[in-house]
Amino acid sequence: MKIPFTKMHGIGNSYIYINAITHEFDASTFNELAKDVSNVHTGIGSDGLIVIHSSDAAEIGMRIFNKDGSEGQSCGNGLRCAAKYAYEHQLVASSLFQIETKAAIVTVEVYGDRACIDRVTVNLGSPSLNRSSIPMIGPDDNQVIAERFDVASHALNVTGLFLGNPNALFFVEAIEEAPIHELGALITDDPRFPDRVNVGFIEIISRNEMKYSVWERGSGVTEACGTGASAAVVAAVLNGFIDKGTDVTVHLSGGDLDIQWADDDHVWMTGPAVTTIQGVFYWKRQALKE
Ligand SMILES: N[C@@H](CCC[C@H](N)C(=O)O)C(=O)O
Repeated sequence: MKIPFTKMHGIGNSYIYINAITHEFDASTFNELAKDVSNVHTGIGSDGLIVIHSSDAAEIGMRIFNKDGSEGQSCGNGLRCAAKYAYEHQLVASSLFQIETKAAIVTVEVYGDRACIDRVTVNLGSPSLNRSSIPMIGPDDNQVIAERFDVASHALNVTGLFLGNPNALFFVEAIEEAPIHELGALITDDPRFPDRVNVGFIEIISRNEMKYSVWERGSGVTEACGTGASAAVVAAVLNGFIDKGTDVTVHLSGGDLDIQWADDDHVWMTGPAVTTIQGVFYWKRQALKE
């Protein structure tokens, strides 16, 4: 079966995008398709699969599947790329429009002319801060801010929150020393997080600049995670390192994002969106309905 695809990335966080508006897909194949396209040896190579689909609630909808086939609720870097794709392919009329995700309906704005969008802003909405909304198991339903978190032989402090996806955030002195490879897989699958969790490490540089590294739920280490970086800014405010309403530059392995947790409680993220490949994936299974 030949599946038309576009490969795009937001600061190195790459996904294979398929258009379920112009093609009718069998949705039961998406988990397996995500694993197969992501494989760098036998597929295309990516952090997962993003399906752009029609929506009754917004101009378009988007679903995100990780490298291991699991489905996430949102994707910050993917939203910027889906917005670019939708505008350039004339799936939407205006440069300001809404995208439905499993987590929320978010507003996006693309910048540039229709042939070449290079930057996109996403309003991710308000973070959910109570323990049950992460979700995380624990003694109460309070906010989880710098709470003692023992894992392996490490005594860490975790700040937890939901912003499009569940996030567990840890502050470190130097990002190069973050125990991401040692602890990423352990924390993402820790039973205290019943839906699993994205694991982020943050180094504060100043009151408007930070570094952030991530172990993504379902994909492992990636170059960047847009919802995770946005959650990291919220965590930095909750811990008193940054003031709410400040424009923050977040440095990730793949590049920079501009993020603000605004006074109206919405989190705004701006960054690039890039198309790298368009092609046809030859898949062993039937995915398109004929
Ligand atoms: N890379 C994404 C997040 C993708 C989903 C995540 N791994 C999850 O399952 O929660 C981003 O840019 O936000």
